[in-house]
Amino acid sequence: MDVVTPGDFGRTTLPYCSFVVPGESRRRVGVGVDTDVLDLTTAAATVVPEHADLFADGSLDALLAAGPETWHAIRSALLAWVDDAHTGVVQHHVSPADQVELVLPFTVADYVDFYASEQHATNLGRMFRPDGEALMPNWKHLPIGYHGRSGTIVVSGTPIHRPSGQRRTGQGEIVFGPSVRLDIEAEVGFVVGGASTLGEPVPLADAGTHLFGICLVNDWSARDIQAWEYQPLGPFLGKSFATSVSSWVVPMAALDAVRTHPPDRDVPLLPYLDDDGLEPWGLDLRLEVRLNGEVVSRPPFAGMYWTGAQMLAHMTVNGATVRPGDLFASGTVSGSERDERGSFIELSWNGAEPLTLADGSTHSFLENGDTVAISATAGDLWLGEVSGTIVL
Ligand SMILES: O=C(O)/C=C/C(=O)CC(=O)CC(=O)O
Ligand SMILES: [Ca+2]
Ligand SMILES: [Mg+2]
Repeated sequence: MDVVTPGDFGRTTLPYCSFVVPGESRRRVGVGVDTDVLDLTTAAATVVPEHADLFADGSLDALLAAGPETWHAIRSALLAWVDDAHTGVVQHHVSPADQVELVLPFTVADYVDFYASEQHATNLGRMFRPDGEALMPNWKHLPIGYHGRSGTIVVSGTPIHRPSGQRRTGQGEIVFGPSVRLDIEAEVGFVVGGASTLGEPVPLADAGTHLFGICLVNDWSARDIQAWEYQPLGPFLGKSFATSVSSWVVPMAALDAVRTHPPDRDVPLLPYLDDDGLEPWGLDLRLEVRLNGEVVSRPPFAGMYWTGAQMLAHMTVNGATVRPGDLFASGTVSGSERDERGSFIELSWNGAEPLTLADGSTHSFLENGDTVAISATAGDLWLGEVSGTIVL
């Protein structure tokens, strides 16, 4: 088992963030180096002078728009700088990451959430639709998704207000009030860069020109609101109240060593989704879910049935565009073991089998004051964390 120090990115991952120095209002683009952050908004004139303007506004927006050649040029320059750093002239642009305020790193354009874990889809199908087949007949033919609400995506650390809404009680009464079945969904988000052209699908083979990087996502879900409202159009107010993302975006290029083949597909795929023989887009990542500091689950990402490249190909196959800042999430990551499930509705089996923590307390859905943190590692790489605390 690899030993990873939380918060330590090492020197080759080079994730991006946006941050504010305490007492200032100006945003800056940061790069994570070990446990430090390099202020790229000021250091770019020295490290990547020909691209310095991309970091002027303190967000990743211009970088995302710039496209893959620029991403690679900047990453190469950063890797070279890190190699002979700590004596260099940019050393005074580095500060400990825990001494700055991390803010939402890019302007989220469109937000889509998929449903790519077979274990999660099977578990949810059993609980939401006990009288039918667990997996819908379309599930293995296309990556199922829904359009979410980009305006309520919040950065890690933002308090999460318990949503109110309609729900149907066990007695069949329709009532209104704060959700009593508030849950998480541990997911990986794909951050899109570069624009595609209206009417031109992005084929699987071109995924690398648009997949800039990944972040971690918690798709907070009010299961009681969701269960009552979702048929026939899908998730709506039960999920739109807030979605948390990690402060750091890990470039795809940092994950080359953990690219892996997705599981064998049980049914033949249409050509636009058939990735047989193409470079693999599965990612061997391990998520970790902590409730109030205690690990409750370690969902494995490598087992996801659909890859980010397939989600992108599917999202654009009708000619719809993607644009810089689009975010699409994998869907809840769940493995086959109980302690690999990525939501509390699964971990507690709809409340029937509450979790017992080390202090003897039992938990099914979230209480006010609960803090959930989802982190991820890839081998010996730390990939960041997304956390949030429930408030009334
Ligand atoms: O099966 C359903 O009706 C609903 C499932 C979800 O809530 C899951 C969802 O948001 C997609 C995912 O995260 O996998
Ligand atoms: Ca979700
Ligand atoms: Mg959400």
